[in-house]
Amino acid sequence: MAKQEQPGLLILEIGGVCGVLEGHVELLKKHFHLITMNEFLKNKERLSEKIKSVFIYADRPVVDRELLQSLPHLKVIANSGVGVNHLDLKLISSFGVKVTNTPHAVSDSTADIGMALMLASARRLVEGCQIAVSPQTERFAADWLGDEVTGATLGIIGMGSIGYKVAKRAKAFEMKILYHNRNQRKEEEEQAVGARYCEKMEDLLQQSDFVILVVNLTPQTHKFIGKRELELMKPTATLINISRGAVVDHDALVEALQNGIIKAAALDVTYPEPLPRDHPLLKLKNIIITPHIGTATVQATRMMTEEAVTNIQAVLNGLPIPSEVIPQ
Ligand SMILES: O=CC(=O)O
Repeated sequence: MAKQEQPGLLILEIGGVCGVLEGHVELLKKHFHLITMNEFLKNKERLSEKIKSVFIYADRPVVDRELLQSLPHLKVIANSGVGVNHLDLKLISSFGVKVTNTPHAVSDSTADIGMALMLASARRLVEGCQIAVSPQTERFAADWLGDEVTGATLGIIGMGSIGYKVAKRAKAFEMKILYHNRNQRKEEEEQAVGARYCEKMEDLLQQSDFVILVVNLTPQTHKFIGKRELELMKPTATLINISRGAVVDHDALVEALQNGIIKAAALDVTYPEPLPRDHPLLKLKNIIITPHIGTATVQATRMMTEEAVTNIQAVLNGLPIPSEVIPQ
């Protein structure tokens, strides 16, 4: 019997380097015949008919009309990661192509980064490390104090799967939990972690010691936190962003941090990424910035690849799709 040909999976590359971790290539190869972007571009005529799925690792490669037009049998674009703001969902859907993402794989690692940023900011961990390694410092000054998160109020904006994981962790830290969700109240989650729903985001902003952003970036959440929202926060409060940089108006944030409107910020995401070296946010002392490492763990990246494979197979076999992203 002739060996059944595996479906072709086009891997989008970043800057000429394969965007998928080497270890995961093996996993993908078990299920698909892999075609890199370079290979595809060199053999477009021969390969375009064979490709049914595209795999995207991280949020950089562009899927445009030209690419979509060159893949007549494309059925699915599998995004490895949860955020799909880099994809034009309406355009892709107009080609009859489905988009999938990996919300389950990323939720623990991203919630961990949110907690890590909150604790690092509250306890001045980065400054502490600098003091410890500085040849000038023998001991830290007696008035060099951080804040405890125990008993503090955490406001979670966006109670999706990552927001809920943050809430569970915050409960273990004995924090008071408020949340705001633009779409719907989550009563089950509320009860499980003892969170209080704030119908108006303003209430959450006014009452929280830490505000964490866990919303998707959409046209509605672009610059969701601006001057007005920052001014509603307590001057002792910290803003943490683990969603997408563009959810926060960076100019307003610089102003708020410079003028003591809020106490501090801790960002895993910025706009753009990375920030230009002369960006004013990089000059401030009351900020911690990490380079979008929410899902950068061995476990999450492996699960993202596995979740993407499951999604692709479901689409190709006409089965229910575990994580389909529907254009709004
Ligand atoms: O940023 C990470 C993701 O979108 O999963």
